[in-house]
Amino acid sequence: MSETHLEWQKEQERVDFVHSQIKKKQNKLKQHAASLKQGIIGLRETFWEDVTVNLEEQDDVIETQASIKQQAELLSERERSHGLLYENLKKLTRLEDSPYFGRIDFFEQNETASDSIYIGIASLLDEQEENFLIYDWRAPISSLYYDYPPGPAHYETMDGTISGDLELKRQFIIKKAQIKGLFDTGITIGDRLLQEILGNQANTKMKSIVATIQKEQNQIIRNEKSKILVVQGVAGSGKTSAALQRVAYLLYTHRETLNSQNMMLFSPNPLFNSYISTVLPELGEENMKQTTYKQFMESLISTAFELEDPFMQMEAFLGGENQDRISVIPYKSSLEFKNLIQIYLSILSTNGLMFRNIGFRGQILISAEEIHNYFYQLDQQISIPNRMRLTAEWLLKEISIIEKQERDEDWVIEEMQLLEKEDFLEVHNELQQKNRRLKETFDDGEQEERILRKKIVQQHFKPLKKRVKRYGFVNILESYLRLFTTQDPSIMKHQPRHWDTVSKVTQEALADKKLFWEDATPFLFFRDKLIGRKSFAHIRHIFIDEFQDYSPFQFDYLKELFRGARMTLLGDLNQAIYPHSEVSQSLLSGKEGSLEDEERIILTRSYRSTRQIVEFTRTLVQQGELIIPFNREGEKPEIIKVITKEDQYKRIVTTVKELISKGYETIALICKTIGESEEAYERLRFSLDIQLMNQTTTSYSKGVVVLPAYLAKGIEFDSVVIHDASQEVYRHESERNLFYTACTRAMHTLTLITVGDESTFIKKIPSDKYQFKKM
Ligand SMILES: Nc1ncnc2c1ncn2[C@@H]1O[C@H](COP(=O)(O)OP(=O)(O)OP(=O)(O)O)[C@@H](O)[C@H]1O
Repeated sequence: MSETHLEWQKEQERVDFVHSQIKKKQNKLKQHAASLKQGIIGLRETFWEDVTVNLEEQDDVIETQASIKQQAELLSERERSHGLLYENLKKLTRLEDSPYFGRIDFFEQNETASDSIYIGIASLLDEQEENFLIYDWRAPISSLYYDYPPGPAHYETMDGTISGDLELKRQFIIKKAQIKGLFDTGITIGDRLLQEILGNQANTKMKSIVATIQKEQNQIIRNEKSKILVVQGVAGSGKTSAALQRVAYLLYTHRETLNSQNMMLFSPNPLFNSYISTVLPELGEENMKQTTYKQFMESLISTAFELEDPFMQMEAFLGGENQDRISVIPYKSSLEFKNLIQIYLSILSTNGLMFRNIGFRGQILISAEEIHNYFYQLDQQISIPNRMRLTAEWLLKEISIIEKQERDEDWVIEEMQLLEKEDFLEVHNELQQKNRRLKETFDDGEQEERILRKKIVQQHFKPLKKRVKRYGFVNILESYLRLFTTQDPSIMKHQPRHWDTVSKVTQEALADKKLFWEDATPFLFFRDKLIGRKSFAHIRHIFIDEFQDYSPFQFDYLKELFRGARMTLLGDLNQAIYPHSEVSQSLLSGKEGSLEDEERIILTRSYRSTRQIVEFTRTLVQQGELIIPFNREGEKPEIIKVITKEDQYKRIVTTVKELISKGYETIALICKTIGESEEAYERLRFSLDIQLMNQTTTSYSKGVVVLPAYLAKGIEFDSVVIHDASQEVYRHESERNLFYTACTRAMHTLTLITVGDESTFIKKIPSDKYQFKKM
């Protein structure tokens, strides 16, 4: 038997042993869980039998309470144990099929022999609970596996650095407890395994990458130093994957103090949420809170406003509509505008805020002017939100006084006549009980009327008070709009050149309570500065994926809201597709002086696509030569030139059918806009089994989908067909990144159909990077 065979056999014996241990533990736990469950059921059934209930005397009541508490604690303790057992069983089920994926032999300095460390998705102790049969991939020692080739190596622990020599680094593919592959690897973690994994079909759900995390990705996952971690990574470099493994790592490493509710992920669209939803549960962790920036804005903004969807902004941009509006988006997204609002706020601190009258039954109870005067007589050193709070308190007191006076008004009698019999009865009973308790007898009729008057007035004043508590007495919108008309010199000094357009566009939209996407953040920022903001103190880690799509204003706003949280920002400058992109690039590009506590990591290797696809797509962007393809072979991208729309759709049908026959399971027909996608869907739905995806789509299944490029962000497909890559469709420089994003969604094949002349983006690509066909 060769040495390799012998090794293989020895390793299989160990897998068999570990597998038998898992089975044993499972059986033990199942028995234990069954008896615990029985105990819990029994305890629930006999709960009251074991509690001494006596309510005669005060002492007895206290004793009874203590007895119930004790019994409830016993029950909840048992339930907790059952929960833990259940978690453990789930962990064992995850390990059963494939207990580990890696092994390192580490000779620690000052020790006499090396240790073999087996690494898997969770840890497992032997029967005596003494030695680790499997180490969790997140344990400190496991970082050796990801960070070093065989040779000198070290890792960090709570007690300091441990150094030594890495003697062996081995990878396994284990399925159904049988070793299917075994490789000893060098610098990177097994190209062979990665080749195999990346060669697989794309999935509609993202997969975990723990077995093949690369060294540079591990830097992101285990980063503990910086408050803000910025990752600029090329398309397909594993930014999202690394972010999710980072969540799992943090939850494990800080499990005593951190849970999934303390983390929040901002993702690019609702579809993406479902795309990544299985990764963390696969690793035995709960999903963190997930949202899109749009959903988040919606949760903060009053429903009185109609908030535009960012994708509609994108459509307006791509469709070349409302040029005035588009031209001012970069300014509204910038920190200059934020600064202008701040100057305006400092003016409002001394004068100019707009208030609303507080009216009741057609009469003004407290006028806007009175409120204005009250607000501005308060100490100006106190912040605006605090003065608002004091004003609200004052208003509530004033309203209470008026409320009492109102009880004697005639309208109350009129209201009383409209009451139902039940209302009178209720008041009557209430009064009877009260009088019985107080052993008093009064004239019931008079008292009843008093109570009824009080109740009626209370009911009518309730919405008024509620409005005051919600700061409805401040006219936030009018106050904001005044920014666009004020002649205050300190504002005028800071206005940009095209202020007239900014002013006109904003006033028109806001007059209809329409919040354009670019207006949402500035308006919310302004509102917060007047009435205070919601607290997110419990959020300790923020992850922002597709960070390049956030404007400086949006990011600053998030930074203020989540002041206490650490941030992981992941993006790619080449995929910046929004109209504000020109002002959004500084953090990722690192051009602006780096922020305090900020660390930048750059990922240049692309894992998603074949070498041929990366070599094609990287020529589309600046400094594309820095993008390194992972060595996986495939066909060169294909460009098919047709003349008519009829030919275009004929060609799409034959291409897609060919791809299906070759076994590709997820195929995307990517268009530029939703309009183009809808047209394609209508044309194709009788010839192909095809799904249309729009901004409300939250999940998709395998097969053929048609969608606009901006919705394909972050996800991937076996095959991508570009619906129309002609000069007619992709002609503006501002569409280059969108085109690049679309093409980089392909894992295995990329086909570009062009109706007429191909886009100049393609013309500049060397012809040896693709195959060209003319029809
Ligand atoms: N270390 C790895 N091991 C296995 N697969 C990996 C690894 N890194 C990345 N991948 C795979 O590469 C593909 C791209 O990863 P991911 O979507 O995380 O990249 P991204 O940088 O977020 O991409 P984009 O910016 O283009 O959306 C995924 O299929 C992912 O599973």
